[in-house]
Amino acid sequence: MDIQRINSLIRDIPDFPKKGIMFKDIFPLFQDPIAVEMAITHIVNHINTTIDKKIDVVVGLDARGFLFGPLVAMRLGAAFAPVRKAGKLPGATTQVTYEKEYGTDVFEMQQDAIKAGQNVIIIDDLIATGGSAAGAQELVQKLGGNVLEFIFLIELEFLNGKSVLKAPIYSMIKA
Ligand SMILES: O=P(O)(O)OC[C@H]1O[C@H](OP(=O)(O)OP(=O)(O)O)[C@H](O)[C@@H]1O
Ligand SMILES: Nc1ncnc2[nH]cnc12
Repeated sequence: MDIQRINSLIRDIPDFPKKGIMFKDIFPLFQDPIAVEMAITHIVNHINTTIDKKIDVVVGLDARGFLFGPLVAMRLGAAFAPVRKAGKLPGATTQVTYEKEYGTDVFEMQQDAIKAGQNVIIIDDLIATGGSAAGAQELVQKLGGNVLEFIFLIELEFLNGKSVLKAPIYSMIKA
């Protein structure tokens, strides 16, 4: 039921941002605060029942991962740290270049966002090619973090069978 309600609030926009891309728009979900609460509870329950280690840091990916990451982190009693597109973060940063469904980009984290040995989960709205998630994993590992899991609200169907990540993936909705 919850998943159906969440799913019904994700809108398909054809040919955005380029012809041939079926864009999954999550913003209608945020018009329904109860559905947002359901989505966060679903994710937190999944984490609490499948991961037996203390999660130190929830890492959210720029920009839509910022909608879910802090809410999940607060419920877990964990820190939140952003992975941002290049040039947005002050102070000492570390970078990686990655490929995504519609182009190449550069991700950055502040070097003090994660301490060596900390347990991290990575969260985003959606996984398509897995390029963003793989870039974020590389970045967290460069900072000495230990990636326990990836959390996505949506997994695009064409990814099935393509192993781009060496860690478990949790996704609520197969698009
Ligand atoms: O699995 P991938 O092929 O890497 O694609 C998934 C990524 O693409 C989208 O973000 P986008 O880079 O469009 O940025 P935005 O959140 O700022 O719109 C989405 O929020 C993921 O981060
Ligand atoms: N099809 C898609 N819809 C929404 N965000 C995306 N990011 C990458 N591919 C996407």
